[in-house]
Amino acid sequence: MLNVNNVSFAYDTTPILKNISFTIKKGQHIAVIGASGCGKSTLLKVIYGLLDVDEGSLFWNDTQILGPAYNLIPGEAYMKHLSQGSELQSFETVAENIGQYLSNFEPDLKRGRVQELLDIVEMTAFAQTKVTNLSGGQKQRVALAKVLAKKPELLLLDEPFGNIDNFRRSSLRRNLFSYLKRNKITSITATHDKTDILSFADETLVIQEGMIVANAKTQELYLQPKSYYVASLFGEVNQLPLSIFRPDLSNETQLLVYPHELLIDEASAIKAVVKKSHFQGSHYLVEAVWNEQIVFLENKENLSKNKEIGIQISPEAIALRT
Ligand SMILES: Nc1ncnc2c1ncn2[C@@H]1O[C@H](COP(=O)(O)OP(=O)(O)OP(=O)(O)O)[C@@H](O)[C@H]1O
Repeated sequence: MLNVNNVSFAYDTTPILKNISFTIKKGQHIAVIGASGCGKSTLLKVIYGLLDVDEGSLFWNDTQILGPAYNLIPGEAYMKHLSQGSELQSFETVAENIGQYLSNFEPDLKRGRVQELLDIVEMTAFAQTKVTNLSGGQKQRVALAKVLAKKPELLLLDEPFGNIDNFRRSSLRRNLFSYLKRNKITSITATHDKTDILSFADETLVIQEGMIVANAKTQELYLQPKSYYVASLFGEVNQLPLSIFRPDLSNETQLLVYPHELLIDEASAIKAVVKKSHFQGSHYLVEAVWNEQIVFLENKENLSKNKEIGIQISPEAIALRT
């Protein structure tokens, strides 16, 4: 179990992490999300022991995690950290890199393990290629295999699929997280990608300006976001007064509504004017103006500029948010 107790950290005088506390159970997958610069990477570095905290403490089971003031070489064997700049030996092959820290005493065992890791990151075809000849995304996949090689107990992933194309990303993500679940490896993933969050994180921590502003089961967080900031990390979101949909409940409540939860209903008295329809593949994201406010909704067809539409909220969304 990871225990983070009241941790605060500053690189200089500006506080970056403020009173951060949370726990993670063995085998759980946690996503850390938040606006750029909110402190996600810093939090992972603190957990890995790359930085000395100003206040608070961190424990992995009964072992305290200490920074460079106490440990000259950061990172214990039970923990691995993957970041964009993770190191690879450029002039060695992919297989040599992945097997670098594996024991040479049992060559067959080592070969089998390297093969398993090559499969997980879908790099078998490149086993004998020198790392220097790989693309950025391929290097990232090798770095991922390398941190998995010795089965860490705790894996810290900083934007792990950052420069991997969409085509590979989905299968790699599925391979990786099912491998981690099978092997009960705990993971913390700092990410901007809503698919990383929604499909693979058991729980999600939301950071805003160095503070945890939400910590909940991922589905709960998405379906019942506590603030506009939280909802907006999953994509476009509308903030609309409940009273326009339910005049009978004439209170001041503001509803957070995702675009797919708004419906076009010509009978509705809530009229908006289309500004633009953005093609998204399976649908259009329609940008419209209601009461001088931009609202986003989804629609199967392209709607022309200046068309007047009636909008309504889906019954599921109203049930969830009221
Ligand atoms: N080595 C450093 N020295 C001083 N300030 C730093 C250092 N590294 C990061 N910062 C600052 O700390 C803050 C948090 O940075 P961090 O990289 O943790 O954010 P992040 O949430 O991971 O951002 P992003 O999503 O853009 O990667 C930022 O304001 C950043 O400028």
